[in-house]
Amino acid sequence: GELKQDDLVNICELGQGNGGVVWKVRHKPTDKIMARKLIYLEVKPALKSQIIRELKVLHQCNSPYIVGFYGAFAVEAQISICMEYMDGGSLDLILKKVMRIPEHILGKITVAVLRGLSYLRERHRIMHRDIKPSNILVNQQGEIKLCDFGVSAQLIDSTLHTFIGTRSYMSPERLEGTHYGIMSDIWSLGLSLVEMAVGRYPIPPPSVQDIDALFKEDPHGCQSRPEGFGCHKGLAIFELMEWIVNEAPPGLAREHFSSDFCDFIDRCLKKSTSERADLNTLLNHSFYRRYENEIDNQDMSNENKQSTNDNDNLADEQQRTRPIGAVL
Ligand SMILES: O=C(NOCCO)c1ccn2cncc2c1Nc1ccc(C2CC2)cc1F
Ligand SMILES: [Mg+2]
Repeated sequence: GELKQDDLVNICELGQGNGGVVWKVRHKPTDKIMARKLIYLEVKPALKSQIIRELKVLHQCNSPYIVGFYGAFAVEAQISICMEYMDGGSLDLILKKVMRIPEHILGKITVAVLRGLSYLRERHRIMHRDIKPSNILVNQQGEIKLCDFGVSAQLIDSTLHTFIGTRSYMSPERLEGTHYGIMSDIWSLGLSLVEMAVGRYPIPPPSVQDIDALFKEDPHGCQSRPEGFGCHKGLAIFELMEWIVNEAPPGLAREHFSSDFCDFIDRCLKKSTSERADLNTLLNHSFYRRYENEIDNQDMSNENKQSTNDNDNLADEQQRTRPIGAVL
């Protein structure tokens, strides 16, 4: 049935994004735990009901790589979007904890994101528009799913002037204001993967010394970052955007990452969309191919887990196939 405010009880706050706050809530009638995102919007009632109507399309968004949707409603100037609670959190928070995410896990993340983008494009004819680590969520079953994609055109329009983040994952063509599309999501994926591989937002690119320092004393990225590394005084947002448009794109240091991964990143971060790899090219890339089967086993084993109630093998099985859980 329809979700309504009085049926939701706040448990704790999960985070504040630009323009939205997310609460962990319990839905009393079903006792279900959900994540409730509240977006403050001062728009005319007609636009608000259009947004709610457009968000209801999310009931048809069913994919292992897309965060589940329970319902949306408006109370005064707040739009509420109730979705699946992902108990592993978002990759930006995981990155803060683990410093760097190992390549084999970035491979699984890549498979999930490319499959999520394909699903959104093939079945709903939409691009994501906001691919970045904080919009890729994981759970303790090791599932990796996308959220905060542009399903409601009116919500996008109504928030264009508000959601300005501190760092930009936007592609050069989007920053230049020219027409952009799915290829812009590919750029954002590439930039997000470099950030997660190296452990910091990759623009301006860290120096060779920074990178060597990172990998020399702690190849597994367990210790704290070298002092000059993490607190690198970032560029102001406009300087950052200028850098993305005018300077060479970032890449990965070949001595620290596989050539497949380096090549995959180079193809995602071509500044010109005509040179950048498209979704289908990436779905055939050796880096994707190397990890696509692993995630399938994981999905199947999760389904098997639902059917078997033998907890022992469940526990140790999850331990083996739960990549992000192991990282947490
Ligand atoms: O939340 C957002 N940006 O985050 C910035 C505010 O923290 C945005 C933006 C534009 N949008 C246009 N339509 C929807 C959204 C949308 N939210 C959203 C989208 C999909 C889901 C799926 C159920 C998983 C959940 C969502 F909350
Ligand atoms: Mg978000």
